[in-house]
Amino acid sequence: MAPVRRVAGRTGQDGTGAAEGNGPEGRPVPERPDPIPEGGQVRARLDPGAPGRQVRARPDAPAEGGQARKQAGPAGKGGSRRARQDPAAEDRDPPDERARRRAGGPERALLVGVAWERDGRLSFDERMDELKELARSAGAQVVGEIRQRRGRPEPATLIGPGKVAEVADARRRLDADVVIFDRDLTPAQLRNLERAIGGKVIDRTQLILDIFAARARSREGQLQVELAQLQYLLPRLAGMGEALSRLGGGIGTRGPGETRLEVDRRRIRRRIADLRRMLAEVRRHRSVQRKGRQRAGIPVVALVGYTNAGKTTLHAALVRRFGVAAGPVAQGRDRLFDTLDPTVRRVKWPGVGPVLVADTVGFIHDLPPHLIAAFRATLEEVLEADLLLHVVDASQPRWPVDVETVDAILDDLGARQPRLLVMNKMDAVAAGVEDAGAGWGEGRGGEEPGIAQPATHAEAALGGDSTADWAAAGAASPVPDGVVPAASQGTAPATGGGAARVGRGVMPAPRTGRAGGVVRVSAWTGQGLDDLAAAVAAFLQQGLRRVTVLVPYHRPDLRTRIHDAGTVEAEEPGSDGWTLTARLPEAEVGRLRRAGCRFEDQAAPESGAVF
Ligand SMILES: Nc1nc2c(ncn2[C@@H]2O[C@H](COP(=O)(O)OP(=O)(O)OP(=O)(O)O)[C@@H](O)[C@H]2O)c(=O)[nH]1
Ligand SMILES: [Mg+2]
Repeated sequence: MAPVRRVAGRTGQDGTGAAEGNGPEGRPVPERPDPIPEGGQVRARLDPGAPGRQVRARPDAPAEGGQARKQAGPAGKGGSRRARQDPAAEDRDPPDERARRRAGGPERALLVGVAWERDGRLSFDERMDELKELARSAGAQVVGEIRQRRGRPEPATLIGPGKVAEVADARRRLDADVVIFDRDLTPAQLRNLERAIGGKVIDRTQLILDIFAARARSREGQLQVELAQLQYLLPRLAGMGEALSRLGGGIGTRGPGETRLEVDRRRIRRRIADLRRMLAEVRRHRSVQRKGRQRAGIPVVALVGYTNAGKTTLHAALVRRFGVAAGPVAQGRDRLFDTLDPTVRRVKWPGVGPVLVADTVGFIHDLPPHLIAAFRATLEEVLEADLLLHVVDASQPRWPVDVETVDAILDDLGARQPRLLVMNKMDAVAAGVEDAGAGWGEGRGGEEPGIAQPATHAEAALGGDSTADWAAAGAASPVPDGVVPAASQGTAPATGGGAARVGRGVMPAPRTGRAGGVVRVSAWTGQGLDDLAAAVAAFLQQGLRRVTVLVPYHRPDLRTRIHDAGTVEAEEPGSDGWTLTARLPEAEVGRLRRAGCRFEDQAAPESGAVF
């Protein structure tokens, strides 16, 4: 068995247990508590006998559904409700924990990671780092971490019995409120572990559901999260036994001979059906909106990508630069799943005209299938876009794995559009990795996957001038500058020469090349945005008609309309009216013709330059 990292008695720099010294009462002293973006408790839990399973109450929910929801999902903001709702919890919890919870302090989380012999493409460190980020994003303070490498899972407890005892001991020593497992737990494992560890245990899916519940702002987002929570809960009801009694809803709710579990299941199924109906309504509404957009011929560009890649920051940068209407733009934040509800903004794209740019929810590896299913309505924005900008955090050495993860999810969703890979955060990419993405899609280069060396923010900071001229220093930069063209979808790109050399290692390229090209940008500094604009324009112009049209002087409205609907390349006043040369959506050309405009030298649609 591989060496196992010991849980130390003190919170280290990175927020995990890392050092020996305990505080005055034998409790660990955090040197630097993890920043808590929104203080609060990790709300997810499935043990119905214990508190904290309620999702945020919504006034519009029907009584029964509300009850099921309260029992079924993560709790609302702040954990004080927990103590109020379950007096038994007060007895179980040590006094200092209760005091902290009442004070609204962050929940203290102990992380448990398990690596199997044959595992996914992320390293153990990467998995655990991501779990730590998830916990932090849920508002918890990570106080320790325990790892185990095993050949296979222990059926009853996932980890071995000795390890369970170690976790139980660490939980007590570190005074952790919650133990978070990196793997999904079966209901039986959850129950056994809670019993053995003596405290709240949740798994990764619950943690992600919890973050989603906290972030959902729109009604649609809330419905989707609740649906995902109930779908997660339903198969876990069996085995929870009498503890679930509160789901039954009390006297008068049970049919003759019906067990409590059956009642619970029935209620949850009914609520799931209700939620599906409501979401179908949302979907219908969206599709009406979409049809309107399609009729108007406005192209849609959707930003997709791994969580925290910088989609929202790039969205804001694009809206700032090309936006037509003033208004608040969401800013990105350094936490996972910051964006839940999609945001669509209209911009005037140079060389194209009006374009709708959509910011979307981020993806993550091992994304719970329920979440994908529940978020289908939201993701339809993605599925119907004309072009996907696949944003990736190029400052992370593991970016190729993230690209593959996102590509696989998009494929599963049935997204068929061309994808332009946008290597973001190039300002934070260290010297020697400026060509990140240059060899993207060429097939695996290194013998060992994932050996690209870290190009961390710290390295970048130390690197001095390392990032200043990355755009200029980039590898093959055909037109437009900084865009690496690739072959058509589903094939390897045309750029030559093996895997990209990155830093001290070989940057492994993702398995397949599904991008329409690669652009390197920094959403922060704005570098590369012009290249991105040109690459997107080159693609979208393929759907535009280049026309020369005569607009009579007595129809200034049509002239304004051409300016609004497309890009005007030239305009000349003549004896009868204005002659405009413009690129316009096909639908707009038809409309103008019907309105009485005269067209000259109608060119065939142009083929794109870089795609
Ligand atoms: N150094 C650097 N940081 C960036 C850049 N773009 C975004 N970030 C930071 O990366 C973090 C995540 O940015 P977001 O825009 O919220 O990322 P996102 O992809 O929208 O994340 P989710 O909504 O959680 O999926 C924030 O702290 C940003 O400030 C960039 O170009 N350079
Ligand atoms: Mg975002």
